[in-house]
Amino acid sequence: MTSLTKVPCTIVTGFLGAGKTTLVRHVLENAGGRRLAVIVNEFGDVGIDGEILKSCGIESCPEDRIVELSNGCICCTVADDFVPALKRLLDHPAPPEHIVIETSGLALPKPLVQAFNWPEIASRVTVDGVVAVVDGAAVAAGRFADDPDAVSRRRAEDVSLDHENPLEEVYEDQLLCADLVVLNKADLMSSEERGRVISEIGRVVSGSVKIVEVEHCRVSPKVLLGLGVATESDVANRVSHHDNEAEHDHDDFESFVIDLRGFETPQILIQKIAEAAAKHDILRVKGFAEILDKPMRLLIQGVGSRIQHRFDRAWHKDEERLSRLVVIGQKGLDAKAIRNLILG
Ligand SMILES: Nc1nc2c(ncn2[C@@H]2O[C@H](COP(=O)(O)OP(=O)(O)OP(=O)(O)O)[C@@H](O)[C@H]2O)c(=O)[nH]1
Repeated sequence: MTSLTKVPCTIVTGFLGAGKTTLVRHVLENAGGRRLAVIVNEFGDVGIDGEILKSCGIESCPEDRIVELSNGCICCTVADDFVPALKRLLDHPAPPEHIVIETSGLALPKPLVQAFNWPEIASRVTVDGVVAVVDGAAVAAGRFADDPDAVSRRRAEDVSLDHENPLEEVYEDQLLCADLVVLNKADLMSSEERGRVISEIGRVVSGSVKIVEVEHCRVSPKVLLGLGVATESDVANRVSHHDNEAEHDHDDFESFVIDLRGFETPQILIQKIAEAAAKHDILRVKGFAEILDKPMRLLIQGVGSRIQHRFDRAWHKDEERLSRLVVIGQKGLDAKAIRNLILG
């Protein structure tokens, strides 16, 4: 049971581009007057998600209650970054009634849940629940398992969970820690794919974990918040691929930043990014770009080979028109070739 004196915290996990920021934004927009705060963490040095959340100017969550932690994955910087950030929010004169924590797409939720047992914060906060967002289209396309049947056959024979596919291990660790699964991007799946993906997820999570299927993470905060699980007291039961590692260092993945020049049209830039995504194994691209003669900044979002863009807000008068992209992939990504392709 959640103690009445503890501030409930919802941990939002999910692989790169699954829809975590979309979900947090939806929660903020539908908070129903509840005083919320957000801690948002990203892999890579540039905070795009915090910018996206701040740019929506939601009254229930002013900018000073959106805290960005972009100094590495939250699961590895718990002591240095996460705990102090949490304490600052709790010490605010009007402390939040509920805190939503968006972890990076490569973060493992378990170390974060464990941190809630630290004496420094244990009496003040509790994990209301871990919500795992799943990119249904990516699972259906087999991004996390080349052959899901072979993996489940192997698991039936060997409970150690090891399959040495870093993408799959991170994805599964996130599911294995979940109290609720949001199966997102329903619009990009056929009904046959939906059935297949739901049964694949069902093979990983325990039977008591509900799977909610949605588009654009449109799921009511009434469903997401108030689960009251106190996950930190159940952490021993959340199996992880990384249980036997002293430190998890994300060595399998890397990211780099491309500083862009202004482009004449969005299409010129998007085409180059699409070309780079088709030629290289890019997992995620995101950033903002200046389009010459346009007062608005262009938001670019790429997940695998699917690239989306929109003008999200006007550049502020006194703002430097920073135009750059963050590119994330598995180790070995050819940064030079990708940079040349996009800037060429
Ligand atoms: N077609 C479709 N696109 C979606 C849906 N949900 C989110 N997206 C898009 O997917 C992209 C990634 O969404 P985000 O919410 O930024 O994903 P994220 O999990 O926060 O990404 P990272 O923080 O980089 O791991 C964006 O371009 C979204 O607009 C959906 O249900 N359908």
